[in-house]
Amino acid sequence: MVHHQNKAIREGDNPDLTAERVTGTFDTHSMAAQIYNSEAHARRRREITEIIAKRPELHDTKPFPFMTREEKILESSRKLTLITKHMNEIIEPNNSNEMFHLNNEVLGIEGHPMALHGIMFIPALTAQASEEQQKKWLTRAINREIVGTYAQTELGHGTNLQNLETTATYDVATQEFVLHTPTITGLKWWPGNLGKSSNYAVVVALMFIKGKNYGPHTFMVPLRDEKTHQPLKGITIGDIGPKIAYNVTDNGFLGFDHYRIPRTNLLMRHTRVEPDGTYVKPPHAKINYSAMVHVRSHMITGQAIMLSYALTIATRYSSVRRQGQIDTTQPEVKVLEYQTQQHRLFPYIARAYAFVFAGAETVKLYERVLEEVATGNVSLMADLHALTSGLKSVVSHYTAQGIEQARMACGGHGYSQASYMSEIFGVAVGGCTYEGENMVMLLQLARYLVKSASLVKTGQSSKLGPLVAYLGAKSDSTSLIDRTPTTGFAEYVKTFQHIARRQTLKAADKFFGLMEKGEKRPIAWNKSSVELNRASRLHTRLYIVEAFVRRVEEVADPRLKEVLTDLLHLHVNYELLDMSTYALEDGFVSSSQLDYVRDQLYFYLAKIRPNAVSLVDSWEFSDQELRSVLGRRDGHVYENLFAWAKASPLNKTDVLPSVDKYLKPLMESARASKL
Ligand SMILES: CCCCCCCCCCCCCCCCCCCCCCCC(=O)SCCNC(=O)CCNC(=O)[C@H](O)C(C)(C)COP(=O)(O)OP(=O)(O)OC[C@H]1O[C@@H](n2cnc3c(N)ncnc32)[C@H](O)[C@@H]1OP(=O)(O)O
Ligand SMILES: Cc1cc2nc3c(=O)[nH]c(=O)nc-3n(C[C@H](O)[C@H](O)[C@H](O)COP(=O)(O)OP(=O)(O)OC[C@H]3O[C@@H](n4cnc5c(N)ncnc54)[C@H](O)[C@@H]3O)c2cc1C
Repeated sequence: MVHHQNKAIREGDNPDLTAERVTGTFDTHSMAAQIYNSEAHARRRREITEIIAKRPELHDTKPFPFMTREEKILESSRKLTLITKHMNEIIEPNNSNEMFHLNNEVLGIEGHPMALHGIMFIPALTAQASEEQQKKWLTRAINREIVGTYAQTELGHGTNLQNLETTATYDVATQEFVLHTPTITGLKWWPGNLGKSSNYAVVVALMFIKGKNYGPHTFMVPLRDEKTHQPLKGITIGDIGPKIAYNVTDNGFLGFDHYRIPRTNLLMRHTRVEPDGTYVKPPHAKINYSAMVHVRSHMITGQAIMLSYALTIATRYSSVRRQGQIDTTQPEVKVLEYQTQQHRLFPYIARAYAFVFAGAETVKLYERVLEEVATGNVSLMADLHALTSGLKSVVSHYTAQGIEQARMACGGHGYSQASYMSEIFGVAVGGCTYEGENMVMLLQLARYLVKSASLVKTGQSSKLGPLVAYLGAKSDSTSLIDRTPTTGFAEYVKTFQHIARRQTLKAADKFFGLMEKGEKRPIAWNKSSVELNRASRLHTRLYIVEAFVRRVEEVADPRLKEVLTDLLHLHVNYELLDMSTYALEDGFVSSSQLDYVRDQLYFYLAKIRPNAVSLVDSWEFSDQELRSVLGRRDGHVYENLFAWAKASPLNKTDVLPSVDKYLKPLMESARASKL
């Protein structure tokens, strides 16, 4: 038996797809170890996939697009119950990476009744509950004796947390907090799994003690009777209705009518309220925002995965779809031969790799900050907040764009739900909004950049942190791309640094200049905000390039290093062309240098072409996880599209009741009127 570098090859597959896999120059298992940041985890993912493949009770009973929302929730609850029961046979206990993979395989991306329980409820209790509170609630939450969510956003306010309307007023006499929703706009609105599934929530409310507003604080709140699941007295609760996607999750609304909870339900790891109402403030004002930072840190990887779902589907399909000729004397070509198709897909393949490498660094920093904060050291919180605010915005934005490009690259069949592209897009694009609307989060990063710019302008560059140290460096007068005999990544990084530095200092100048002219700070900020957000994007894109360079430098396997270097070349050239306005406007890069960049881009599109399928196969998504007829590993697309269409509920009968009831009489009366 021949051992191929691409481990997805099987006998009986579509020969066009096999031919693509045979040309792959690197071992896809080794590449998976790069993607998932560890050989052990990549292997465990495969093992989990194999276990699931052998257990039909964990498979979808029919394609999701053929189910109603109610059916999907029922089906998802069935599978959730099974995986909970058999968890220890499938994954290592408490291994969140393995749990994440198990979820994606069995439950998929449309959510499930305990999605927010794992993503936010447990992280909020872990980071914000005192040890005593953890003994009471965390163990029960981990054992799934209770199901919880994170209820912060309201009908009227999601971004501006200081103006939430839900209040938690301390009653010294009874040592209770009274939760109250004063208006319709104060209803909690959006929290995942609040609508129907959760019986507890970590609720964010403005805390009032003796008439003083202490701002948003987090409280552990029982919502439903643990036995009957009926809403408790004083609670109004329900589902907010269908969304663009993610409909297996019951995002909900919640109102409180003077609802009382004990004082000790305020999460008190960092903040305390004593029985007499004395407030003990936390070591950092935003320490209770930790559950949001948790999701922002992890969603970089989550977004990269969803982008790669779409790219896997489109790249495989483009290798089996033949349409038109390039050389008219030759047969029809795979659509992947077209340079336009490569240009549509390959730069996003490079971005997906770049995002997952940046995501791994972010999680590492997050874990470090979590440990430090637990010991009272909050010094890195601002850096983590700035980094994750920028990354969640930039990565979710390009992920959504990339998925849409991948859908269009599949032509008409991309528009069918058989491709699963619309759901992948719908779930991923939610990431542009949840955990902080992208513009708002870019502005959070901009605050950090403006402070850094001010250090540069006042001669204090030595105080700049490592993420922004480049702001204090001096630029070359022009870019050295194509001006040195061996243009390498260093010239590109210096060019991106120049672009980000110039934009940051320019935007900061605009802001400070407006204030010098007498504008109040918030007005000056608003008038500079488009320029400030441009700086935030450029800074974040620089970070992503640097994370990619760092990873490629670490790779030892020469075959992997070569293909990752090709991808990095593609990435830096594509990025530079995409931001060429910034590079050209001060003459740092000339138009002849951009011609070189363009040539390099086309060169690397062609160089990557034989590895394209192996690059997407390396993500090692099973068919069950992808849920796409177009993206099937075996490439047998057409016969399965036909089978999929035949299984459509509309095809259960030849004549629909609507035809009997309306169309037939309509046609009959039209015919009769002609007589
Ligand atoms: C392996 C584990 C797996 C886990 C996976 C999880 C990822 C899932 C992805 C997986 C993909 C798979 C497919 C399925 C995907 C579907 C998942 C769906 C999950 C949905 C969950 C969504 C949940 C939510 O949306 S919860 C609600 C989120 N809401 C927000 O984000 C609100 C945004 N607003 C804010 O954050 C604030 O209001 C803010 C920051 C804009 C302003 O805050 P505030 O008014 O209090 O601040 P100011 O007084 O203005 O002061 C600003 C000042 O504070 C600093 N600061 C702010 N925040 C922080 C912070 N967090 N840390 C440190 N510092 C902070 C800020 O920098 C300013 O400082 P200055 O010095 O003054 O500049
Ligand atoms: C799929 C999904 C799941 C969610 N899950 C949860 C959950 O589990 N728990 C929870 O509590 N919430 C959840 N949310 C809510 C989510 O966190 C908020 O919708 C999000 O934070 C955005 O807030 P908003 O809706 O108030 O947007 P808005 O702030 O109303 O945004 C509207 C527009 O105003 C702009 N804008 C607002 N403020 C500013 C500003 N200061 N400067 C410049 N522009 C501004 C925005 O950029 C945007 O263009 C979820 C949302 C979605 C879509």
